[in-house]
Amino acid sequence: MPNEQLRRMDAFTFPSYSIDFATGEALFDYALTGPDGEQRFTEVITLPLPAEPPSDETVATLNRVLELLHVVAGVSYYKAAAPHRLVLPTPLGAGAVKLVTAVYTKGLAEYAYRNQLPHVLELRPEVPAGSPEPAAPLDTSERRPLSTVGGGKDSIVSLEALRRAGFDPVPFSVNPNHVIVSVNEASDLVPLAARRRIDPVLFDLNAAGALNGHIPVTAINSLIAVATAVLHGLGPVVMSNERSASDPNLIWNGHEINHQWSKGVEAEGLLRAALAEHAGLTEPYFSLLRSLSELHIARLFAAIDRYDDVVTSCNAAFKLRDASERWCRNCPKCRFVFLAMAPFMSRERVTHIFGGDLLADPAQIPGYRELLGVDGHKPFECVGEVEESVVALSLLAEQPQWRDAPVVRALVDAVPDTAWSAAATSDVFTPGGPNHIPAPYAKTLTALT
Ligand SMILES: CC(=O)N[C@H]1[C@@H](OP(=O)(O)OP(=O)(O)OC[C@H]2O[C@@H](n3ccc(=O)[nH]c3=O)[C@H](O)[C@@H]2O)O[C@H](CO)[C@@H](O)[C@@H]1O[C@H](C)C(=O)N[C@@H](C)C(=O)N[C@@H](CCC(=O)O)C(=O)O
Ligand SMILES: Nc1ncnc2c1ncn2[C@@H]1O[C@H](COP(=O)(O)OP(=O)(O)OP(=O)(O)O)[C@@H](O)[C@H]1O
Repeated sequence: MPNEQLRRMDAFTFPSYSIDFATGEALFDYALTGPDGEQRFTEVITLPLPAEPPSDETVATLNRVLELLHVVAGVSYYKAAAPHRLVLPTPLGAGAVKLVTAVYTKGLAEYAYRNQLPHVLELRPEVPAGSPEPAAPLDTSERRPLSTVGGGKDSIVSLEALRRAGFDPVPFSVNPNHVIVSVNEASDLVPLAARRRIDPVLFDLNAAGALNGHIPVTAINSLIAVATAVLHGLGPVVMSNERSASDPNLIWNGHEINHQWSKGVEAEGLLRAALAEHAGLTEPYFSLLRSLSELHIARLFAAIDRYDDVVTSCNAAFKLRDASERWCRNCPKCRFVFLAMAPFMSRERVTHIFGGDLLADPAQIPGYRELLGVDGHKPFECVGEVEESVVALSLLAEQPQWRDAPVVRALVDAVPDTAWSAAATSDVFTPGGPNHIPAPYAKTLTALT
């Protein structure tokens, strides 16, 4: 479909969804509609099947989770045209409507900012009249947790903490790539995996110049994880989203623009409330690392060495096409994670993990200046706060193995006095902020220390 026609699309709709319990394959249909006709899409999500066929009770709860997933996963296709109307398929309760509204506005905020589409931030879904049937309550809170694995340090910290605290976690990923497969192998735990196939028509439209940009992928992966937990009779989905994921990158037109919005605590609360209301689930989903800074998580990771040959946090390794083998060593996330791990490891160990020493390479200085708040704003990537970077630098400046590294020397000179003073009184190692960790899991992280 030519781009001019896409730009005239005025509504996004959700024609249908279905699931086949013989294969685990769920089909989610979407349509962009306008005066020139419609553009249809189908996303295919394949859930792993349990050994026994699901009970009627399980199927009923699963369908409720899939109804939410159907609506949330539509963001990928909505963004190809950004029409002014978002027309939901069925009546939803207030909690579910809040979640959907936030996913399409706050979750697409970076996309709206980069494409200069302010109306996206004001989008309000059209909800069919009526109320959904109340969901049958289902309390799975005491069953084995499903712990998501993204291949990076954060999910490894959670997985190991859960295991050492005796929770017997099941690792779970969507479209596990070679990094995730290797992390799961290193864990010696038996994982579950779901498949997600974005409609290839979207890639054709992207290649032809359709609107494109960042989407709240964690909201989608989270609902796929909850659907899998329900289908397998498992307990809470445990995420590894940190405190700083809730902090915006910048403010635009009075709106917070946060690359990591769907990893933040607001999204976590909205998802929990929608799942309780629409699917009847008690304690379906929480982040175990919510109270911790990235630097604190890096310190916990340093105490675990069984994943050193496989751990990879670099997003370039997760591209659908042309993925890097492991760390690309030239992006904000590689720079930040190296800086965060270095104070807590030998120089040999961190260089081994990354396949190179970023603090020995002066070409990294401009990128590090951004992370330290000396230039520009916080990069649109999953990186910690400026304060965390300054604290990490201050720790490195005191260590004989690091203080003469060229990048450390240049950065120590570049950071202003005000930043050093803030770092000196920083609370980056004090857990804090709101979290949704259920009481039985409250002491889990102490198993690592
Ligand atoms: C790996 C990555 O960073 N991808 C972002 C990148 O996409 P790119 O075109 O370079 O490559 P692909 O990921 O292979 O995607 C191809 C196109 O497919 C569309 N698409 C992809 C996934 C999806 O769920 N929906 C989609 O519509 C999209 O049109 C792609 O062009 O740039 C894109 C545009 O800015 C980003 O949307 C891609 O981000 C992925 C969705 C992704 O998985 N990113 C995570 C690594 C990520 O950024 N995670 C954040 C958490 C954000 C959150 O709130 O959940 C983080 O860790 O901070
Ligand atoms: N493919 C995936 N399938 C399921 N969950 C995922 C996937 N990728 C990431 N996640 C989960 O999403 C959350 C955010 O991912 P993120 O990439 O920040 O974490 P990570 O890979 O554990 O660590 P790091 O921040 O070091 O990359 C984590 O809970 C992670 O487990």
